[in-house]
Amino acid sequence: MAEQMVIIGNHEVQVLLHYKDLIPRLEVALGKFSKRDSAEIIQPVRSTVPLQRYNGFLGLMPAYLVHEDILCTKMVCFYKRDSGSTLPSTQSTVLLFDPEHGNVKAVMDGEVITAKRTAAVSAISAKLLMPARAEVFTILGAGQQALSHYIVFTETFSFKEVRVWSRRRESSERFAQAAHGPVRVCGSAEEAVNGADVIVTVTGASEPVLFGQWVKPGAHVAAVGACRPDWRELDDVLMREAEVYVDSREGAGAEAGDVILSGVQVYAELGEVLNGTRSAHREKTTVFKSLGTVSYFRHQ
Ligand SMILES: NC(=O)C1=CN([C@@H]2O[C@H](COP(=O)(O)OP(=O)(O)OC[C@H]3O[C@@H](n4cnc5c(N)ncnc54)[C@H](O)[C@@H]3O)[C@@H](O)[C@H]2O)C=CC1
Ligand SMILES: O=C(O)C1=NCCCC1
Repeated sequence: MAEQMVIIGNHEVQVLLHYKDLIPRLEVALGKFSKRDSAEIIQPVRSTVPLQRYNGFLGLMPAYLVHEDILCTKMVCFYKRDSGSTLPSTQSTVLLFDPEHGNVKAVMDGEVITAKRTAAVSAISAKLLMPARAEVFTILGAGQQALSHYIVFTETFSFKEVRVWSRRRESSERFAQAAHGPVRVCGSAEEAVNGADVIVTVTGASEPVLFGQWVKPGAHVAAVGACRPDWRELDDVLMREAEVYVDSREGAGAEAGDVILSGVQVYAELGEVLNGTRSAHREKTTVFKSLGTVSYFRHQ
């Protein structure tokens, strides 16, 4: 008889999911993914259903880890929200299946999973690609991802200064209060980025908010928003000056406006760097374009 299905809510995920476990697991998963061995991982590019009436999309993200026998699907709705909207911009659920019988074993709230997984992968990109003595960390955007990125980056690295900019100053100030650590609230994106060694873009923008002429040579940028082929967070100057890393080459070719519209070549997947088949050039200006592919994890 099939096991009873369990429902794992947000609070429980928050208690169970820790960056110290998540980061090494995601490094292994990214490496396996980049081997493109269907005997190890099957994870097609996400299918996306437009929700035109609501300015949003439903993304379906199935994955099967063959050896671990983990079959799961994340379903994520994400929206372009007007400034001042109080509706959530991302909502997701993760289903875990019994791969043999096909029944659902667990339904998990995806909010914390999405916040932590995405930030953990950006932290992996920074570990591999940020300059050797990174002192200034800037976050553009002040929402949910901004907070999870703040937490994992300040836990993992030692910065001398953390800065935030958002299109609404009140959001940046709210963020700075929630951050439980010193954060400089900046009046413009340019001010926030000036001299920064590590920059995370976590905005809902569909036009560039980060411009190459502002970015210090050798800085590392983790670009997390703009997950549609016609959306941008970064301008062409930055994309062309930087060496570009992604989570999935196929995903970037299908969904990353910053890659597609700038016409740049992707240099490597993070998994290729982790596997040692491509080098990490931390002395160069680097961009990691995140789209959110690998979403599986077994709690021990
Ligand atoms: N790459 C990935 O794996 C993932 C990407 N995302 C994307 O990351 C971005 C941030 O997500 P959340 O923090 O959950 O969203 P959120 O709605 O909580 O925060 C978005 C922030 O961006 C700002 N913003 C919105 N439009 C802007 C614009 N035109 N210019 C400048 N700032 C703008 C908002 O004021 C807010 O501070 C979204 O684009 C979301 O789709 C979210 C989850 C995973
Ligand atoms: O959870 C993910 O993965 C997402 N990717 C793209 C935009 C929203 C969420």
